Amino acid sequence: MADLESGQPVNGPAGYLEPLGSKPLSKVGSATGLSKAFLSAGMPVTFKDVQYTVINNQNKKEKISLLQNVSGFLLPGEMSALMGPSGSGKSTLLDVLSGRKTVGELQGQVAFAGNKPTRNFLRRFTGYVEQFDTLLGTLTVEEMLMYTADLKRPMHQSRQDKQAAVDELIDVLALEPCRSVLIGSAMSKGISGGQAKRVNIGIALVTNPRVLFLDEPTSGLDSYTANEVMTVVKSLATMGITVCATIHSPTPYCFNLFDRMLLLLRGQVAYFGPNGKMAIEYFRDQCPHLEGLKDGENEAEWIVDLTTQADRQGRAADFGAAYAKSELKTAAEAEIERQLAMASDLDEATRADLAVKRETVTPFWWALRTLLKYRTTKNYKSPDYLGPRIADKLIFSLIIFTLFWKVGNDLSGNNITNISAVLFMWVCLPAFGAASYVPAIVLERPLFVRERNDGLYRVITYLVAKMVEELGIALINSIIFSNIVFWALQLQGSFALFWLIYFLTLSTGIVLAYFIAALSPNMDVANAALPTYVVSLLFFSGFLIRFDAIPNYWKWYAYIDVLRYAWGSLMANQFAGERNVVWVDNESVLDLYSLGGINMWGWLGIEACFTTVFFLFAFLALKYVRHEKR
Ligand SMILES: Nc1ncnc2c1ncn2[C@@H]1O[C@H](COP(=O)(O)OP(=O)(O)OP(=O)(O)O)[C@@H](O)[C@H]1O
Repeated sequence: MADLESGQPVNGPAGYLEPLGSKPLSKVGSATGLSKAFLSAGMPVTFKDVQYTVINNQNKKEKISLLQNVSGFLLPGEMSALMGPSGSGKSTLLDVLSGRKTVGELQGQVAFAGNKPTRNFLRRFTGYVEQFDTLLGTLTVEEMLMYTADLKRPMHQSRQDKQAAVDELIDVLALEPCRSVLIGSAMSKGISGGQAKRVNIGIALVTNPRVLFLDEPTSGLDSYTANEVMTVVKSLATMGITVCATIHSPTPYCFNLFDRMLLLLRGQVAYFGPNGKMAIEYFRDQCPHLEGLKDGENEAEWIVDLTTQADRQGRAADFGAAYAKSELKTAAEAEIERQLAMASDLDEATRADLAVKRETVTPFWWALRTLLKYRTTKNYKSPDYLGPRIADKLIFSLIIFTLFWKVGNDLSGNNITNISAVLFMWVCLPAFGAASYVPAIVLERPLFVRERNDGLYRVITYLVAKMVEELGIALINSIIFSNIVFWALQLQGSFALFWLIYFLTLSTGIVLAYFIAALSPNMDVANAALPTYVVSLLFFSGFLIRFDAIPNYWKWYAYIDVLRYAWGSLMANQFAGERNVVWVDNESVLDLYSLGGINMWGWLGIEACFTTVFFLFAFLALKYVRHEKR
């Protein structure tokens, strides 16, 4: 209580902008802050009259206001707390400030160094620690941090420097015991929840942000670890970064690390000003009828308790009104105007950062190399990953091998259906096998969204990395299984075309699966949509019903049926030249299937065009279709 009795004026502007930086940084553990490897200049964040409304998810016809006229600022060198009872709008405000909102209507102003931030600026220069962990389960803690450092630290920084930064983070975040432990997932246990939280904080720190947002950074941590973690975060603020964290029930030590506090009650500001004595005095004045702070009582808990109590009694609006009339508000408004006016008076570095054009630090090729280095090499060693991609092809090849043995060598009339059927199955199976590529997109979405928001890579880089990874396996699969089937069945014509069609159909399956996965909000929808589309293609491929027999009003679908080109090309290969024997009603095999005179290499080219188009669709869907609603 001693610091509450210093005689400083309360409710007034005096000391309003004074950070409480004189507090002891670390009384716990070995975490005494970070070295200059993490130095980055912060910048002020100013928000004025922010109003945020969303469609009420209880009643879609109604709009609900989650933030009302919220104004304030975050300063470089300070750590600010967003506090308030559960549901008061803390995470909403944090998302609004960090530009992470994807739904709702936003009014008012949010400015970084007086300027409206671009999406690229937010991706490049702000860090965000999510409440939920979005990590790569196949990497170890150290690999996860190195992976992020490789993508977000400048490419020219040496490996030793990146390793030193990661080592330092592992040390200060007390992650040494799990440095080489796999992160794991809900289904395969790896590191603990508290360790995952600290890895998430490490990820945000390793990127050297200018402004760092943290959503409930201490939830799930024991009080000792929470204190340690927040001490590290505070050291960043002391080095000049702007830090803002939502915090629910901080320990007294943690609470005292904060320089400034914004307390929300039902989306309204109930207090915005320095943390500490000014806040305590303010609430004591506001709530004279409530029990005051007792000796030794946690100040943060006392403030949250009394405002929650007032909220439950239906007096949230009174707090909002009292703050609106306070000198604190007047002082805040003056400071906000001053900060907004600084837009035209910035140093070169800040100006350049604000105008940044590239959304990532590293170029396409470097990010691609990093994704392949960390993700693909792990996947290629994982039976869980390889199994679904190889097993079906192996099983079906063996069935075809034993069932259709030497079928291709016999061009007698009663065998032609067998040949046509096995070629039809040969192009259908990769299309059905596409289902195994869907989870790679749908289940990984939260991680992809987080990493994209963090500016680690661009959508095209992610998609190309995924494609390269899948095509590597598809290439080997296609070479092995095409060889088994082509020679065992004694199929005729060009082996190169037979293999190319198979490889291309596998590739089309991959991009098609990515496209449908990117469009689908969840696995259920993707699992229903993909087979529906694939089965529709079977009908029009030319085998189940001859092209000539397709009613005119359905013919258009046959023209855009990728399987028709794949199967047609294989048929033309098999029955080329003198092998195009007369079959039924004096018509040759190819004429009967309306494939007479087609150019099999040309049709292969058309299939390649479909692959390209689906790739383009997958890219657009990944880039523009947003499933995250926050
Ligand atoms: N679309 C919506 N329709 C109705 N209510 C919504 C909608 N979106 C958010 N809310 C409500 O808005 C309020 C603010 O949510 P927010 O997550 O910002 O609260 P919070 O203060 O961070 O809470 P906590 O401390 O529990 O995380 C909550 O009561 C939430 O239920």
